Amino acid sequence: MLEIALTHQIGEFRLSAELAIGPGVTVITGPSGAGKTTLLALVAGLARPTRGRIVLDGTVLVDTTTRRWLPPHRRRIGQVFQDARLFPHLSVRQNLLYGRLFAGADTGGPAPGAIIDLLDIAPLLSRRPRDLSGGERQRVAIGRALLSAPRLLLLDEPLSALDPARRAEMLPYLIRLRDGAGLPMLYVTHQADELAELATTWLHVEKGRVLPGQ
Ligand SMILES: Nc1ncnc2c1ncn2[C@@H]1O[C@H](COP(=O)(O)OP(=O)(O)OP(=O)(O)O)[C@@H](O)[C@H]1O
Repeated sequence: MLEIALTHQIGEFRLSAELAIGPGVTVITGPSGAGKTTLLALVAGLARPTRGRIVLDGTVLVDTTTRRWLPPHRRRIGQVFQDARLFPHLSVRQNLLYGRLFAGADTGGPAPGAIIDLLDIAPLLSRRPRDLSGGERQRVAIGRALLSAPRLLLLDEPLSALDPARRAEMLPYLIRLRDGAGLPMLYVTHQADELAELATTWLHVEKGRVLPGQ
């Protein structure tokens, strides 16, 4: 469970959020500039809220009242962006193993073999990112995030660089992730109509306000 109660001011823009997010895939929609990426940045710890708190499964990530602050690398939150942001000089295998460095010492993280099977990336392991298609790159980026043993996965328009046919090909992997790994996900998109099968819950961000969606 992710509990968020905060306000965040950036110049003229103000984001206000008061919500609790449960398991499954929470799809976040809203117009450009509404505050979707800002909301994910606050959860990831890439920004500190002006006021408020965020709690993940009972762990306080930030609380401005008590001045509690957990830095991003200790939050166990995986992130996948529009561009895969793989290390170009590393092979797929090395990119995946990099994710493991962030798995907590207590868990050791998931077995790489299981993630590689889940995402169908075994044939790609010795390739460099430049030799992958856009969809393959995103699958590797998701694999790298999963190997860090996250408690929550943030996806910010992860498929928007792909054409509609490639996006449709990626959906079964995300559904497997939702059902198999049982990992809660926050998924920001401009292509909401394509995600009906994936979404568990909808949120809509409008001018800095986070509201129930669809
Ligand atoms: N560093 C910053 N300085 C000033 N304003 C900022 C900064 N970062 C974000 N903003 C503003 O905050 C608002 C929310 O931006 P955000 O990126 O969260 O929107 P978004 O909903 O993710 O948009 P998009 O769908 O276009 O990605 C925008 O008005 C943006 O201009």
